[in-house]
Amino acid sequence: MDKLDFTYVPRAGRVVFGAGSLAHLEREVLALGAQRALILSTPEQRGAVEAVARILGDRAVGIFDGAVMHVPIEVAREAREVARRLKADCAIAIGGGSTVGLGKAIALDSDLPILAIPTTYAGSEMTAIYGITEGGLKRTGTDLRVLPRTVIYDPMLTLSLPVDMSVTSAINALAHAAEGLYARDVNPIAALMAEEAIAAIGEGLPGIHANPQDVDARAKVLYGAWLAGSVLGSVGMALHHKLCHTLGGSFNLPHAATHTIVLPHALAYNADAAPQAMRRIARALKSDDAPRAVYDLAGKLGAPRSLKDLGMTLADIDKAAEIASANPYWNPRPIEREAIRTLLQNAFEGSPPQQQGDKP
Ligand SMILES: NC(=O)C1=CN([C@@H]2O[C@H](COP(=O)(O)OP(=O)(O)OC[C@H]3O[C@@H](n4cnc5c(N)ncnc54)[C@H](O)[C@@H]3O)[C@@H](O)[C@H]2O)C=CC1
Ligand SMILES: O=C(O)/C=C\C(=O)CC(=O)O
Repeated sequence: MDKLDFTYVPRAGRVVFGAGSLAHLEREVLALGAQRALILSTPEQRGAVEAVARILGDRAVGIFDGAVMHVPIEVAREAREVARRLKADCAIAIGGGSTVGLGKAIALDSDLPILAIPTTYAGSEMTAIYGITEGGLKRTGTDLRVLPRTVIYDPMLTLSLPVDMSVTSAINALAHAAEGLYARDVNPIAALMAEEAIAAIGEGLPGIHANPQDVDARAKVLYGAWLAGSVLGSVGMALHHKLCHTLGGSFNLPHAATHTIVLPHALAYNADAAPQAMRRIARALKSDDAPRAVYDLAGKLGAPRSLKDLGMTLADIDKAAEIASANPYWNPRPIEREAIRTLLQNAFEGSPPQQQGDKP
């Protein structure tokens, strides 16, 4: 065990977990002291969300279905205005990280309590981190006002998430846990949750891949996503998240798929500097090589492996290396511009992760 020397700040809302737990929605809205809920969704999930609105009857005062990836400020402003006009006293975000992110943008401006009902594995519902995009730039920040007060995790709502998105979304969650293990401010509770998260995701994902309607496998991965989101919410992000934010924000690459491709390479970059974290990641994935275990898990489940398959061009690599090295997040290994370029080149090609001592 590492030297015990840490600060631990619990940051959590109320969590209701279980297949069928959506049935408790009205009880949970009332527990917030709310009577007028505005429901948020993406346009694609409007149909599913209307069914949820019916559970609440008159307590659902409207549906705003404009959530899109990375929370454009114009959409946030429109949703805030709808919430004000309808005199909403809570917002219910049903969907993935984009919808939860829209809820956070409303809460940031209004203190409206958020009840989140995640339908992907992104984990945003457990963090006080928000992101808003303005003039082509994504600004992220942390504010406790945006942390959802209540989260209902119902695995039944994830059955419709296509397998390819389920795989990449769960590896987005796995990335929160993996980087949490070597965060500067990691603590024993976060580390326990991180290792358990990685194990649950590693065990559950093959079941979803084999049968997307397997409720037990869905529940296991959602449980892992809850823990992983809690880790992201309680410790700092490092190189991997910085690279993904650069690639998503400046090159418009899809969020979860980018996480899936970059993670093995970011772990390999940090392997020598964070041996204890690597041992825990490997142990959770029943392997002896953490970067390789993540690379193989993604490959076995048919996930994309190369950034060029997501539309990145060779010419983008230098620019991405430049941006990612300019204002780095804290990282266990110092950020070396040439080594970051090599990491990105490997992720671009989809080659296996290369550790410091490996021959190219
Ligand atoms: N602030 C934070 O702590 C975090 C924020 N994020 C943010 O979340 C966003 C990405 O969120 P994701 O969940 O990856 O994707 P998403 O929320 O954009 O959803 C992707 C697509 O899947 C659809 N979808 C969601 N659940 C579905 C289901 N069960 N069945 C069928 N379709 C479904 C959505 O309608 C959407 O069209 C990014 O903007 C990212 O930055 C992600 C993780 C943590
Ligand atoms: O953009 C945000 O909302 C902030 C954090 C994340 O997206 C976390 C992640 O990279 O999955």
